[in-house]
Amino acid sequence: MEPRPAAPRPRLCDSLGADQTPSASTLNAARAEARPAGRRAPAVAAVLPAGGSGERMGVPTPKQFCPVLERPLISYTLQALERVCWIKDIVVAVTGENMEAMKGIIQKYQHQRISLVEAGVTRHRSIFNGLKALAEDQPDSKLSKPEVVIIHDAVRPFVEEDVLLKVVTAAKEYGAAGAIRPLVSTVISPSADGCLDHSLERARHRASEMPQAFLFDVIYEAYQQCSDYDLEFGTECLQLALKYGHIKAKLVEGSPDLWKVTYKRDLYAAESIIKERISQHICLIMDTKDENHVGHRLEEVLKDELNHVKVTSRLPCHTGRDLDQIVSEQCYSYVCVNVMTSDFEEIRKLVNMLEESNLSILYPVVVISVYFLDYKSVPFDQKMENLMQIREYAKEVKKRNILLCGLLIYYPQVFYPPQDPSCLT
Ligand SMILES: Nc1ccn([C@@H]2O[C@H](COP(=O)(O)OP(=O)(O)OP(=O)(O)O)[C@@H](O)[C@H]2O)c(=O)n1
Ligand SMILES: O=C(CO)[C@H](O)[C@H](O)COP(=O)(O)O
Repeated sequence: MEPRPAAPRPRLCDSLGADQTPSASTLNAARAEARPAGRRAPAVAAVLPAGGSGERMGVPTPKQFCPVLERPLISYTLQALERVCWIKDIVVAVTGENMEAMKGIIQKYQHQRISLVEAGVTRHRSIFNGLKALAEDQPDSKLSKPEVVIIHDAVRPFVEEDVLLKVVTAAKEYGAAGAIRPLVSTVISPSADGCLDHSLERARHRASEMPQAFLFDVIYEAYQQCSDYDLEFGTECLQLALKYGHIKAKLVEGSPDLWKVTYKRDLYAAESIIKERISQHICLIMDTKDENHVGHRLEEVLKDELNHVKVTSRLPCHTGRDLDQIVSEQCYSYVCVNVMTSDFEEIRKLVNMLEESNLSILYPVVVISVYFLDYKSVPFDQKMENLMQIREYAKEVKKRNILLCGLLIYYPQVFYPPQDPSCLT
């Protein structure tokens, strides 16, 4: 069992400040090769502050460790970053008391390229500790200084590669960049007596979100120069780059899903988004190219009936080659149409590949194997006997969180193709 994250101590009682050296423990030495972002590929690392107490969430467990579909929230954010192969190191700032819990999460969900540092008593101090671990002046650090550093909150799980690429590319050009969103509510400034002093024109202002990216030297020097007041009360890294590095950050429009999980209701929203994403991609693996075959009607039916669902078709021989891509797209639903064969070797191959991909560690993967058998050419008893084995196999793979279901469509070829394709659903 993974150690339970400890309820936080009061923020200001936390013992580690910005002036203390964080110790980086590299949990996985495997580093991805940096891939070009823009014309020349900068070395990119990420710092994730994850040392907060989540007071606004109002639950004892810090929100980054709260389960969403039985998996800690931070694990989704790590997965979103590690999917981006050009981010070579991910430094996570965690409080000492949650260090073991964090290591347990990294092991359980097989996160890669993660180093842990001690968090500070404020978000800025946690980020500073992460940057120190990446700076070259750390004698015992296994990390190397990146050209560009991404800063991203551990509690913003839905960050996509495109926005990361945009902020990194802009940071390389401008020195700093950050994601923004239109304001939902108008920002007003109250006076000391609790009355309206003035309000801001909503259309002229933006909400600053994450991710943000910086030339490493710009943000590291800003943190080195900034005051205790900044470290204690500041909430905006872009402001530090402006105040201490005279860098005007480029602002990049982000997606609505970049919001920060803050209140309890946000956990429910996160859960719904994850469920929606999982259910919206079906991979159809078809062992025939015959466009007239009823199997292809199934593809048409799926595409027509589920028009919000992405349906990807593959031939089995392409499955291996394309699986990495399908897996990286988080496809959890597979329909395999078997016309040419009634054995389930192809299904075994697919299940093996899914197991190796570790996709099913996170949620159940559903595989529906559909067999079309022409009763004239195939002796029923013999084929049923073969196919009954799928039951035993399904029991076996269920233990590994793969839900396999066999569907036999035994049809007389004379009626083929069926007039009403809905009989397939
Ligand atoms: N001392 C701190 C405080 C915050 N954070 C991190 O900064 C991110 C954004 O901060 P926020 O949403 O304010 O988190 P909390 O401080 O945990 O929340 P709250 O303000 O409700 O207590 C979170 O990933 C949080 O874990 C951090 O690393 N170290
Ligand atoms: O949205 C942000 C942009 O900088 C930060 O995540 C936010 O300001 C953090 O502040 P706090 O820790 O006070 O919630």
